[in-house]
Amino acid sequence: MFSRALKPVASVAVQNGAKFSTTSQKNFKVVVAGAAGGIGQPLALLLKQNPLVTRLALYDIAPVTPGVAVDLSHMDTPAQVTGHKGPEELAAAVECADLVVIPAGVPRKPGMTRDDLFNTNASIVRDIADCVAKNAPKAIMAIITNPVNSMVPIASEVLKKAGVYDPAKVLGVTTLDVVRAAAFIGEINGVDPTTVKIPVIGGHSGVTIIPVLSQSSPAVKLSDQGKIEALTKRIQEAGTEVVKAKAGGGSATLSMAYAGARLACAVLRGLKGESNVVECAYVKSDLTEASYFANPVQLGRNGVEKNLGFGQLNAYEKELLKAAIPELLKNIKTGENFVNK
Ligand SMILES: NC(=O)c1ccc[n+]([C@@H]2O[C@H](COP(=O)([O-])OP(=O)(O)OC[C@H]3O[C@@H](n4cnc5c(N)ncnc54)[C@H](O)[C@@H]3O)[C@@H](O)[C@H]2O)c1
Ligand SMILES: O=C(O)C[C@H](O)C(=O)O
Repeated sequence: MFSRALKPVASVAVQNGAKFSTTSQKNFKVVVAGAAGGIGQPLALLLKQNPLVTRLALYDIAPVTPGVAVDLSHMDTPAQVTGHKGPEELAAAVECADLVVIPAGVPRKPGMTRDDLFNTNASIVRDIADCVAKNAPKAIMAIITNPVNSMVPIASEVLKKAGVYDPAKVLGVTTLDVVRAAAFIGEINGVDPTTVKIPVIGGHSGVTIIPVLSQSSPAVKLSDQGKIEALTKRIQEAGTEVVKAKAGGGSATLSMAYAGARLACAVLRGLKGESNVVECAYVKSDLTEASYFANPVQLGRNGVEKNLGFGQLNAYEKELLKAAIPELLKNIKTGENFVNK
């Protein structure tokens, strides 16, 4: 995945006193907030291997955080790793950041919805966003913490209050829905899933997850509408499938780290000036009644450069969209009210 980002332009990074040649055109600082967790640790591991990342700041409230940083710093890749534990070290972690990826917060247990996480996670995301607003107002924020549909409005309202809001720079991470859809279609079609292109639009919970199967390339090899609907349901409920399988041990972490690293890499490739970098993300939007909506966006030097919309939907997908909008409106309002009331 990262090899596509390689450009033979040398720069130099220093780690533990040693000089390393890197192949990236620009040096980027990436912060993982929630770096000691189930997603945070493997995400940091993947980011440490990305040649576009020259500084990797790991922030968490967990005591193990500095140790995770020391552990990763022994990898022979150029990124300099720093560990930051507790709120008093958050400002130093985010200072000069280009990208802050946020998986901080609690995950689901069986029987819970993502909305059940709101009460705990809302203040975590608010406080991190507030610190980013004050210490790295130009950084892009990629929010993994659930419920994503409400967390992106929370971060956006915090940035607005601080007078530094740029809608191009706040993304909800829905990449895992795309990754799952491609994995399942690859299995059905008997093809390499990395060759499957499939937009997943709407948001990131239950009915708001809308896989646009009619736009899959290659076309999904399912002729029967019942099977299309079953596949749609499986993609919508894939997070719950993992939560049930982990039986109280949390939700998706490894596949999420993979998906988060893919999104982070796309953001950095955009910042670097690469053209035609496209991923789905949950962003400020005027495509529907919902003021935030996920669909393919083009990433560039300033974050979201262009919203690519979601093209033609078939009759079934239009029904899915109709069902998603009231839920999205409710989730967005909950997030906005949390900051403003
Ligand atoms: N967007 C997605 O597709 C997606 C996929 C999977 C999980 N998630 C969400 O990601 C979040 C994290 O999941 P996980 O499995 O990594 O959970 P986890 O409990 O394993 O890790 C969460 C980490 O956040 C840290 N944390 C808690 N409060 C913090 C704070 N105030 N500041 C900084 N760090 C703090 C914890 O110490 C912990 O290390 C959950 O909300 C989960 O629902 C989203
Ligand atoms: O399902 C969850 O709670 C975690 C995440 O949103 C997922 O889709 O795996």
